[in-house]
Formats: sequence, C-alpha cells, structure tokens
Amino acid sequence: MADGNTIRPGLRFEKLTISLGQTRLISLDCTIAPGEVLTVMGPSGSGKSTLLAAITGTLDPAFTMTGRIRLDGRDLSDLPTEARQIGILFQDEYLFPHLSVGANLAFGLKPSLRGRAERRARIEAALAEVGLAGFADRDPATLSGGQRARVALQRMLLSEPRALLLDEAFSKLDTGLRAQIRALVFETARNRALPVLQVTHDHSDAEAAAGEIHALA
Ligand SMILES: Nc1ncnc2c1ncn2[C@@H]1O[C@H](COP(=O)(O)OP(=O)(O)OP(=O)(O)O)[C@@H](O)[C@H]1O
Repeated sequence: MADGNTIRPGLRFEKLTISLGQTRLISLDCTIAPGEVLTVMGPSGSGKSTLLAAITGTLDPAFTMTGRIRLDGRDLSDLPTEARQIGILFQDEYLFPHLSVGANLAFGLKPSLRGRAERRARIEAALAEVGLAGFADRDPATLSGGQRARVALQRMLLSEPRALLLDEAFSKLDTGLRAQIRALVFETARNRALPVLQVTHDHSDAEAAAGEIHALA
C-alpha cells in the first residue's frame, strides 16, 4: 500500500520498538539517508545485536517488535533475510580460509550473474578498486589484516546491497589501520549512496562517521 513513506530513500525506522518481556531495549524513529551514517552505541546487553538482527530479519522470537523498518520505502518485514539487500561487515572478515581470494569474492556475486568471463571481470575489477589487482589466486592466510578487510568489503559490495551494517567492524584492527579501513568504508558508502548503521564501542568510530549517534541504555 503506497503512502508518504514508501518512496523515501534510505533506511527508515518508523516508531520501531523492540522489547524483551517488560523491558524496552530499542526505541528508534529516524531515517538514515543514503550515504549517511547512524552510530549506535551502548553497554553490553543494551540491544545492539538485537537491533541488527531486526534489520536482517533474524530476530529471536523471544523479542517483541513493533513499528516498521523500511529500506528505500520497502517494508523489510515482508522480505526474507536473503532478499533484504543488506550488506554486513563484522569484526572478523569471515573469509573462507580454504578458498582463494577470488573464490571468496565469487560468493558475493549475484547468482543471476552468469558467464565465467563476466564473473572473473567483476572480481578483478573489485580487487583493483582497493589496490589488490592480481590477488585473485592468493590464499587469504597470506594477506595482511588490512588486505583481508578490503577483500571482505568488496565481497559484500559485489552483492549490491542497498544498506550497510557495521557490527564492530573495525575493532580487530590496530589504530592506524582502523582509521584507514574506516575511511575507505565510509567513503565507499557515500559514493554508492548507501545508508550505514554502525554498532561500535569506540568513540573514534563515531567521530569518523560524522553522523548522528543513538545511545542505548
Ligand atoms: N535469544 C535471546 N533470548 C532471550 N534474551 C536474549 C536473547 N538474545 C539476547 N538476549 C538478551 O537481550 C539483551 C540484548 O542483547 P544484545 O545481544 O542485543 O546486546 P548487545 O548490546 O549487542 O551486547 P554486546 O555488546 O555484549 O554484544 C541482553 O539482555 C541479552 O541477554
């Protein structure tokens, strides 16, 4: 059913509440516009993972959710997880250790993309974009932490997400690398007009995002 909100681009939380029994964990009513970042901070147990689960469609039935989450106007509750077009980066890159870098990136490609040459070209272009041209046949274990982070970013982007979630995505990187990868991720999100929701414990992540901060109690 069309209404004023259905055409609004970005990731929108419409009077979203998530509770566990009588305890209200999340109360959110805002829009993350394309290219903007919302940082969610809060102590352990405050509901950060719960919010991410609600967005990806993996919320445990123990929680009660009211309100809506829309992505580019579409109500996400109508869609299964795999159809939500949400990209996620975690603190671990989750690259498959027994597969080459190129084979890892192939997991990001849409199944509808057929043709070996086209798939190979997409993978090569994704690697070149982050300074890793020629790395397709490398074993992930031979890459530095920063290189692995860039492969994980590109694998996620190959799936053509329409929003990006960062789950403590930079917390395993040391200070210099953290700033570098973080700048790359935020710049990429701006260039691709992706709304970003980042969950972090780190104030430098929040400052670097230069967006709104939502504190959970
Ligand atoms: N499946 C579940 N069933 C019942 N309670 C749960 C379940 N998953 C999480 N919780 C509870 O919900 C609350 C929020 O948990 P959540 O994992 O979202 O916190 P968090 O902010 O991500 O914490 P952390 O920073 O430690 O990862 C906690 O009190 C947790 O114990």
